[in-house]
Amino acid sequence: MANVKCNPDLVRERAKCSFDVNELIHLIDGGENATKEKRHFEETIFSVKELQDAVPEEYLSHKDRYENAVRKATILRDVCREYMKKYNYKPNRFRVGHGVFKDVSPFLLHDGMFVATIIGQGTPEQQAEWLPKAENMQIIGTYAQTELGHGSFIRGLETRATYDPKTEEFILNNATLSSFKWWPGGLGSTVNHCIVVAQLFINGKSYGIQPFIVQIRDLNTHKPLPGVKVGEIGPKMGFQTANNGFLGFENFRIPRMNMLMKNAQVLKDGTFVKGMNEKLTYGTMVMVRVGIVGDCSLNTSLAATIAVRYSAVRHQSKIKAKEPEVQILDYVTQQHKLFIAIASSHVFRNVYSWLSKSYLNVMKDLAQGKQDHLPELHATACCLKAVCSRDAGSVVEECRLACGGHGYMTSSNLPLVYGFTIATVTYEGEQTVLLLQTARYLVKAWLAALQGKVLAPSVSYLSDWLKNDNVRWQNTPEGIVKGFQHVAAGKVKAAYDTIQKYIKLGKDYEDAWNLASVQLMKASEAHSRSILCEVSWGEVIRTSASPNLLQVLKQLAQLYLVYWTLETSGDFLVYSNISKDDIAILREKYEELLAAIRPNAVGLVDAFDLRDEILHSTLGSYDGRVYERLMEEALKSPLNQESVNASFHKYLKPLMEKAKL
Ligand SMILES: CCCCCCCC/C=C\CCCCCCCCCCCCCCCC(=O)SCCNC(=O)CCNC(=O)[C@H](O)C(C)(C)COP(=O)(O)OP(=O)(O)OC[C@H]1O[C@@H](n2cnc3c(N)ncnc32)[C@H](O)[C@@H]1OP(=O)(O)O
Ligand SMILES: Cc1cc2nc3c(=O)[nH]c(=O)nc-3n(C[C@H](O)[C@H](O)[C@H](O)COP(=O)(O)OP(=O)(O)OC[C@H]3O[C@@H](n4cnc5c(N)ncnc54)[C@H](O)[C@@H]3O)c2cc1C
Repeated sequence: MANVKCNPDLVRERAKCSFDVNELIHLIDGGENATKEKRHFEETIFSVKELQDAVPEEYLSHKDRYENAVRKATILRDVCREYMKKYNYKPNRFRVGHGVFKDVSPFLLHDGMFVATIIGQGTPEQQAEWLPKAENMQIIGTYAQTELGHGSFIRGLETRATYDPKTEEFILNNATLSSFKWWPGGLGSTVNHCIVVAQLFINGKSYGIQPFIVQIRDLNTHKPLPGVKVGEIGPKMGFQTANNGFLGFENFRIPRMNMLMKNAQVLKDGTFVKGMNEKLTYGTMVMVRVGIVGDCSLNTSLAATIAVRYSAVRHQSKIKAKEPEVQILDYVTQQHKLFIAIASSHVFRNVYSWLSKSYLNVMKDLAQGKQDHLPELHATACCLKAVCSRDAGSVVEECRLACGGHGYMTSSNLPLVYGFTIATVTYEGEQTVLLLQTARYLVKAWLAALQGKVLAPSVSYLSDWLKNDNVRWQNTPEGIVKGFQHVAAGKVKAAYDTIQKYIKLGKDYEDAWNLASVQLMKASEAHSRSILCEVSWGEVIRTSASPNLLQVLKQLAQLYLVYWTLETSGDFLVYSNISKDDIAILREKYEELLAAIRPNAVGLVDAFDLRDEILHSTLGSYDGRVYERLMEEALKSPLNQESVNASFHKYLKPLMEKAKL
């Protein structure tokens, strides 16, 4: 990238960077070698001509766009397969996926959930049967859980799997319209298999929801098998190429061994054997929620790179009347909009890495029959997924708005990035629903703290606060982290007290819960913010890096802490010992941090190391040729391929002529 002829503003910005951009790239990637491998892989992918679109996707019809995405998905799969064989390297397909598809792959659910569920929910025999086929793409699958009538409340799913001991088969049925599966990615026209989550019935008795692996299309003709009704759900706000679909069964039979039985089992005679914990059936969702936190980091870095580079190139208005128009990046309001995006991406990455470790530890424990840490993992993954996805959506939109009119252009790629980022707020557990799951855990933890019990590490601050809620405020990063914990503890206590108040007024627990649920949701958000702050600050101070880089990383981490303290200063005034003077000091600190980060802004986004092919943006490319690219892309419009469009003779001219009469 270094030899590209760049916009002079970007050249100047890069020259004033105070740290070594390569050092940060290596740190993010996990080492110099990892960067080399990543770059070699990406170079290979993006030099495949067939993966490059001649016509921008946006001009294609819905059908052509889908077919083009499938074409590219198959080529990408082949190239990756060869690459893995040749270099014995497992590449990150999600990152290049943004470059290849712009939007999302029709195989997203195959990779993200179908294969993962076979691993997480299948017995060793079932894995031996299905996994090699799924990994080689001999079969292509998705995860079909959500129905027209139910997405959040999965105990309410209506698809039935009734066991027939005579034939040792399950009979799948969707008797009502609301029971039809609705949303699964790839289901529309791509997959031939799916994991179907259905209510198990044996001898007329319900045994709750279980996962089944089901072939729905013929492997040769791709026609739906008899008894299967399947199709695509149509255009959406984003995710256009994900090929989301619907599915219903009518007396469709599958062998007994197609129920994934790592947890619960159905024996030949119809005996139901319970698993260690029925919630383990929800395991794939926990894994994906963890992954979404990582995805939020990537999505945020895409938007930040585009908006910061554009803001360095764009000049508009003046700060001083007699001086030239300034780079819009020099407006402190612009820095306020953009630097939190850079900081958030680092925070999400650090927290993802921490959460992944917890996830892997709990998986190891579960393999040995220990489930003590499962509730804590579930609660933590729920609230972090909810808050990170919401933050990422807001940050991406703020970056788009920060690019003014050009941010509204599809060619900026910001509308598309927003489309797939904001979807993470809803899928894999709607945000409020997940926050309330965490609130259940917090309320239990609060009760345990009141009883003097030892709490799990992520909530131990509740006991500390009970012992001493009067800690003096300190304007240091550690002091701020403590402050976030005080806010969270104060909100948990207030929500708990509100439930108790309603119970005393004669409400039953469930109604009292619903009445207090706004407070519960806010308590859960505050808990999440305290984890984001504590973990990210902890990770940064443990980072080993050169003094220059460390200084910049600390500035970003502090910016995140101070930004969110100021954003939620009302909560701090209510629940901590912060004073108005402390807030004034923090405001000053915030302005200092924006000024300190300003010279490094372009270097920081360069360090996300996102190739132009991944960014897909007229505004965000490495060379900063913004206006040239906007014009080049505009000229690709089919309307610019002819000097007069047929509609003139057909409609406009007759209209004008009629007006003359
Ligand atoms: C990732 C691993 C780390 C390793 C590192 C890997 C490296 C990866 C590299 C790069 C990653 C970068 C990016 C990756 C991005 C991943 C992308 C993957 C692509 C995915 C695309 C996805 C598209 C979308 C797919 C979908 O949307 S699928 C459908 C999702 N649906 C939902 O989420 C439904 C939400 N609803 C629910 O989960 C449940 O209904 C409910 C809300 C939890 C309620 O359930 P239920 O009614 O049964 O429970 P309650 O009666 O309310 O009781 C609750 C009690 O149960 C406990 N509980 C609930 N759930 C769980 C659980 N999952 N685990 C444990 N315990 C659970 C709860 O705590 C309650 O306990 P109690 O004691 O209080 O009673
Ligand atoms: C782009 C995209 C891709 C998807 N891909 C898949 C897929 O591949 N496979 C799959 O199975 N599903 C998929 N889904 C479905 C997704 O998982 C669900 O849409 C999601 O879980 C939310 O459920 P819902 O649609 O039923 O929302 P609802 O639950 O109907 O939410 C509507 C409102 O009700 C509120 N609400 C609901 N329950 C409660 C409660 N208990 N307390 C308080 N408020 C509540 C919510 O907060 C929300 O405000 C996808 C969805 C999207 C958008």
